[in-house]
This record gives sequence, structure tokens and C-alpha cells, in this order.
Amino acid sequence: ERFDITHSAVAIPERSVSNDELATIMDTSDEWIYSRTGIHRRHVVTDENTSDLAIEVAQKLLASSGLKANDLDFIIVATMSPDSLSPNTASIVQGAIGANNAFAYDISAACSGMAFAISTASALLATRYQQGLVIGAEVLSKLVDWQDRSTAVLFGDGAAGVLMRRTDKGQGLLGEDLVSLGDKGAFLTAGTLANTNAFTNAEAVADPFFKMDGREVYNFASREVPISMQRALKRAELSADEIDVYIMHQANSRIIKAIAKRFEQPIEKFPMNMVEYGNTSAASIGILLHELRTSGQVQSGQKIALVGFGGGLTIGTLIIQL
Ligand SMILES: O=C(O)C1CCN(c2ccc(-c3cc(CO)ccc3Cl)cn2)CC1
Repeated sequence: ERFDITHSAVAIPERSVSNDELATIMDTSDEWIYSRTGIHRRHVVTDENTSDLAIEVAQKLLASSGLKANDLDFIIVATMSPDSLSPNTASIVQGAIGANNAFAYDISAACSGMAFAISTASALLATRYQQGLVIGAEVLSKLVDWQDRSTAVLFGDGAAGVLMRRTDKGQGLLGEDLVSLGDKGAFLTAGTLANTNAFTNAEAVADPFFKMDGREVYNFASREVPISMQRALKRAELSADEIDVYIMHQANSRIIKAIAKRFEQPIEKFPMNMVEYGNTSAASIGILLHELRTSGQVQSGQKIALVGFGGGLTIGTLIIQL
């Protein structure tokens, strides 16, 4: 498919929470968290919801590109922490910015959400649409059990997005590999709703907060993510050496170091910023991409890999020609 990514933007909540501050409300330490995850702090909303972060990203993308809201054909929001099931968060964004010609829907694939959404938008742009916004937005702090130190220290809030436009100048998707391993889904759950209809015999159990089997998810990631990346590289007919930058889901620095080693690539090709944001699920790839575009480490003409992995369990690997 042919599309370009010419603009990106982020929305990061003002309030940052350091590991040391967390240590004052739960039994943990900066040393434990940083040594095992690479995280020193995360940002947490005070009174914004997921749609507020997504709206901020959308407004910034319109401002920087000079596009009008009515120029947009679609808005996709990748999120596992929507404001509500209805209205979907993308539609809230559509209404707020007045994108009167855009259809809008959410994609729920946890930490692979942004990769799945860019793949979906790429397919839309290969048919009859011209341009749209793809936004990863999360308020994971509403899904965290702040008494569960094994998950509360990992997650953060934030949003990021890109403007994607059809082009015939050769940029776009060179290869992709999208995976679901639903039989391992129970290893990472959040937001389970209860069925309380008058006819059910089942025990109506809501389970709103994150639950993660860290070892199982960690092992799944270190084993399956490289396989997905290999498949995407093969389809793109590229070697790992030919990828300029690997933009990995920022869940855990040890995982990323292990994957860089597996591909015998210099760690400089695997930039990381979880130190500042923690794990922001569908927002993590977009926040990193924006920071790298802003710093110039990522620029047009390069070949990049975007790799999301997590809840589902899912993996999304995209090889993109910028
Ligand atoms: O070392 C330790 O004791 C613990 C071991 C467990 N850890 C984990 C395990 C899994 C994840 C993780 C989460 C998601 C969800 O977005 C996706 C992808 C991954 Cl790899 C993050 N941290 C933290 C340090």
C-alpha cells in the first residue's frame, strides 16, 4: 500500500509520578522498578479522559499539517482504555474537532493496537480514501489496581498519533505480520465486564483491573516477537541490517535489549523512552515515533519497523518506507 506519514503529535498528561513517589504508597522501590523494567517515572491524568488526550493529538495534527477537519476521511483510535464502549472514543474525537466527512472507530488490540490501526488505515488508503488520523490513546491509570505493585509500577497514560495520506511516491507498507495468540489471552487481562442480565445463572463477576502473569507475557514476547519480525522482514524482502530504526512497544527494556541482540543489531537502532513514560500500551509506539521524528533520528527516506506486542495476546510488526 502507498501512504506517507508526514506529521505526528503527542498528548502527555502534566502530572508525572516517579518510582520514589510510588514507593510512598506501595511496597516497591526505584531500584527494583528501574533495574527490571527501565522505568523511572510515568505520567498520569488528573482530570483528562482518553478522548481528551486523543482530541489534543488530533488538534495538533491539524495545526501542524494545515489540514482542515473536514478534509479528513477517517479517524481511528487504538485504545484498550476508551472513555466508553459507546460512543467510541474516535467518534468523540470526530465530534469534538468537527471532522464532518470522517467516519470514526476504535481498534482494541492492547499494546499492538497502534500497529494494527496503521495496517488498517493503510488498507483504507489503498481503496478509496485519501487521508486520515491514526491515534493511540490510553488512560491505563483507570485500569490499574493501585494496590497491586506487580502491575501498578508498569503502566502510564498518554497519547500519540500520525496523519496518514495516500501517495504514489513509493512510501508505505513494505511488509507486515499481525498475530493473535488468543489461547494465551488470560495472561494479561483488564476491564472484564460482568453479565447481570435477569436470565443468567452464571456468577456475574466484573474484573476491572489489570492482571498479568508477568513471566508468561515476558516469555511470550521474547519468543514470539522475533519470529513475527522475521516474517515481516521476509515479506518485505529486507534483512534486519536494512532497517534504520526499530520502534518497539516500550513495555520493558530487558525485552528490547534481548531482541536487539537476537537480531545482532546495535542497541542504538532500538531507541527507548519507557524511562519517562512507562508502558502506555497503544500510545507507546506513537510517542516514541514522534520523539524520534522531532529529534531527527527518524526521517523521510528511511526504512523503519514498528513492533507492538501485548494483550490478546497479540503482536503487530510493520515494515514501513518513510
Ligand atoms: O523482572 C520482573 O520481576 C518483572 C517480570 C515481568 N515484567 C514484565 C512482564 C511483561 C511485560 C509486558 C507487558 C505488556 C503489556 O503492555 C506487553 C509486553 C510485555 Cl513484555 C512487562 N513487564 C516486569 C518485570
